[in-house]
Amino acid sequence: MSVGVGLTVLRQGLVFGSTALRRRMLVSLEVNNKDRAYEWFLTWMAHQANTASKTRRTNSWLRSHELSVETSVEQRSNGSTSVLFKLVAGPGIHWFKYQGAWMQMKRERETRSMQLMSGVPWETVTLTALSRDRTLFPKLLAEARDLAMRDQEGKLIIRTAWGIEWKQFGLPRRKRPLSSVVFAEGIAQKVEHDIKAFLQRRQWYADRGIPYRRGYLLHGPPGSGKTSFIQALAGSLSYDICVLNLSERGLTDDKLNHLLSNAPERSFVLIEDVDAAFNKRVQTSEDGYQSSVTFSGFLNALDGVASGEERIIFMTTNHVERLDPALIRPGRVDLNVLVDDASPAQAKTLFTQFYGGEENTTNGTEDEVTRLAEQLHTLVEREMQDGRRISMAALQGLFIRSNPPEALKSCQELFINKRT
Ligand SMILES: Nc1ncnc2c1ncn2[C@@H]1O[C@H](COP(=O)(O)OP(=O)(O)OP(=O)(O)O)[C@@H](O)[C@H]1O
Repeated sequence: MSVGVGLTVLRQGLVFGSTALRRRMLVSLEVNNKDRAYEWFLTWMAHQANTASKTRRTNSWLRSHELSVETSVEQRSNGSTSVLFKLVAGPGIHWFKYQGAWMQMKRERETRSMQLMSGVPWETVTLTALSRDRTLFPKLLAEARDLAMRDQEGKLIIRTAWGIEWKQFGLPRRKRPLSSVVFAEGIAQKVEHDIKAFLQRRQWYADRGIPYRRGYLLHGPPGSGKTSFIQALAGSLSYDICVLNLSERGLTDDKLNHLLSNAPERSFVLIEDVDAAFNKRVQTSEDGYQSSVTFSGFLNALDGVASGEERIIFMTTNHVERLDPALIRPGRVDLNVLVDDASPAQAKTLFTQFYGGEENTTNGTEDEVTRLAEQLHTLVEREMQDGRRISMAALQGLFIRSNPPEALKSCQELFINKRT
């Protein structure tokens, strides 16, 4: 009997001891894929493995047998693309060392249930550190976040709607300089000035109980630079862009409302071709599909519930006259600007930006470029008086494939063709 009692005491002692040891020596942290830290952490791990294999360190988790691949397409500055593979820790258990402490990483995927709206399986990563230092996790996560931010520095992130969530679309893109989008005099400055003033007045809005949001409508013919300008402006203010397609299948009033109310911070919501979405208040796509977003639902979503959250919406259209007055009333659209076809001055500036500058020695002398730019100015001016216009996108197309004299000649031919 005493042996039995002794064994029971011993067993309980062991259980108690191991629990106490686990409490004192192990710290655990759970991160699920709803949290932004989840992606950051996996990327951080992939980065660790990369540097470990380069320096031939032995504790790389890459020796583990459960790997996953994440494929992405990167666009280079010359327009070509390359496909990149990133090896990340797959579902299973992995070990690695961080600041001298061993860590266990357990990645689990829930295969039976999916996230309701996006259809992505739930995933969790549980990190267990063999250490009493509770500051290890915050340090690790901060490192992962900084790595992700460094990766995005100087880049523009585009997001699209995935169910009720915003997901990054492609890799971060190089920012486009604002000066590379040439607008008629004063237009770009007007929008830029307005948005900067808005961003400085958060408190002013809060004090008066006015919802802190601003809506912009850029309208004008195709290829005048509306989208390019919005992207360049976002880049210059270090904002991201969330592109919303109102004709998307499965988008309902509720989802739209949720998306607009939950756009990530520091981002513009961009809704292109709003006229196409709500022509005659019913939304129909080319193949006859009728979206379940209603016009009144859209207006409600634009108004949103009164909240202190900042919201900046940009809309574009080629046909402002088709828009319902309810959509463009102040409060929904606060600044309405026309972005037109090329004016003589815009054509000249674009020409000089393309061919001018010391680096463009192959394009003839600076003087010749100036003389040709002046001739282009005169040409566009004369044609404009006769009611013929050319878009900035068309000019860009001509400039990309020719040298300065050829570009001017092609431009003359283009106008001649417009006469017939
Ligand atoms: N004002 C401009 N300055 C410089 N480049 C321009 C300008 N307008 C158009 N472009 C060039 O033309 C192409 C198309 O421009 P963009 O898509 O921004 O036009 P858009 O007005 O948004 O057209 P759409 O109304 O058809 O959507 C881009 O590659 C852009 O570089």
